[in-house]
Amino acid sequence: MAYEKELQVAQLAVARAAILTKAVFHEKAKGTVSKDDKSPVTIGDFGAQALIIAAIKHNFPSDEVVGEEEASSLREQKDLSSTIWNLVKDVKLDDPESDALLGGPIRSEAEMLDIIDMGNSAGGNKGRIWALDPIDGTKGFLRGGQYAVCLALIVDGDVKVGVLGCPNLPIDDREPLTEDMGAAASDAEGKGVLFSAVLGQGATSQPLTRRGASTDSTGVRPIHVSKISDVSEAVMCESVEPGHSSKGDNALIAEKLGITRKPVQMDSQAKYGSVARGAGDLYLRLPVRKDYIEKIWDHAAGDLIVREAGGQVTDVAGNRLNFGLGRTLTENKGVIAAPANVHAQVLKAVQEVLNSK
Ligand SMILES: Nc1ncnc2c1ncn2[C@@H]1O[C@H](COP(=O)(O)O)[C@@H](O)[C@H]1OP(=O)(O)O
Ligand SMILES: [Mg+2]
Repeated sequence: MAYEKELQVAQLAVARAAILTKAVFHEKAKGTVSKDDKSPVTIGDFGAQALIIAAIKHNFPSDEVVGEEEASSLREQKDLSSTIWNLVKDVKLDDPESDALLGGPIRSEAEMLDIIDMGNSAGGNKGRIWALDPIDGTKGFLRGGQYAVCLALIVDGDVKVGVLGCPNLPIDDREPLTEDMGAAASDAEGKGVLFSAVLGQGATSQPLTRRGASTDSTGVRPIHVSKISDVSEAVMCESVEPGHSSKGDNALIAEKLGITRKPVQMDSQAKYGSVARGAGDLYLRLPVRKDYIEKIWDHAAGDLIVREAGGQVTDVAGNRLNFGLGRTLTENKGVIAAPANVHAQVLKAVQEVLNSK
């Protein structure tokens, strides 16, 4: 199977980084990381980026990485850097064989900073480029709600492998979304899912934890978008943050489509995962600010996972997202993700609402 090793490395790297983010969250809860609201995000973000890039570079040394973070600010904040290092150096998967596949521990704090800076690729439509968002949905992460560790492999501009680790989504694909999905999730059993897709090979979900060589085949399920035929019954997913996606436009589109259910709000690419597994039906992201350009790491994995699960993903003009133009989606505005059979109908409603403004 094509991209088997890439998929395995991406899944394990995301799972290991997710363990770190959870450790940071628990430290925050205990008050031992910092009382400053933002620092848990910084610690989790940089730490997860270091762990994931280390795994990529160990297995595919000449691949490039487009990572959200770079370490220059961290080099000037010695205390923060050493806090991150103290967490990063101890993070392990629960199975040594899988850890070994990722290349074992990073050797020093200095090496960790250098690895973080390897996420500086300019992107583009040539060669093998990984797009990495170590913590997507930082507000959700701080709240104890939805966030995602996101990794995708783009080859010659086309997404080939996508993995999303969603520590606070239910494991069960059939668990319905609730309106308060984006609020604090309990840390109870039954949470934490890993979505994956390889181009042409379909999409899957599996429990995020207890992954390893010995348990590799357990719990992997194919996922599909919902079989909705009457779009008025759709469950729509949207951002929590009003600045990221227009709630007003979404409401008008819902009205046009006859949708009466309240949208489900959650942060991060967990929305793509929820649509891919059929828990939600639609994901709409309509621009609030005309000048905002979406970043490739915020969409690459989710785009492939939804398409491989039987969905279509376009911008508001109906074009596919173009990941081969650099670090940003310069040619696209907004996102519409929906099951293939209703996408055209949703797109039409989106365009009618936008054109009437
Ligand atoms: N004005 C904006 N419009 C759309 N997305 C934005 C905007 N500002 C920030 N974002 C990005 O939205 C993503 C989260 O989306 P969601 O609301 O779906 O959770 C973040 O990666 C964030 O990027 P950044 O991390 O650079 O601020
Ligand atoms: Mg993001």
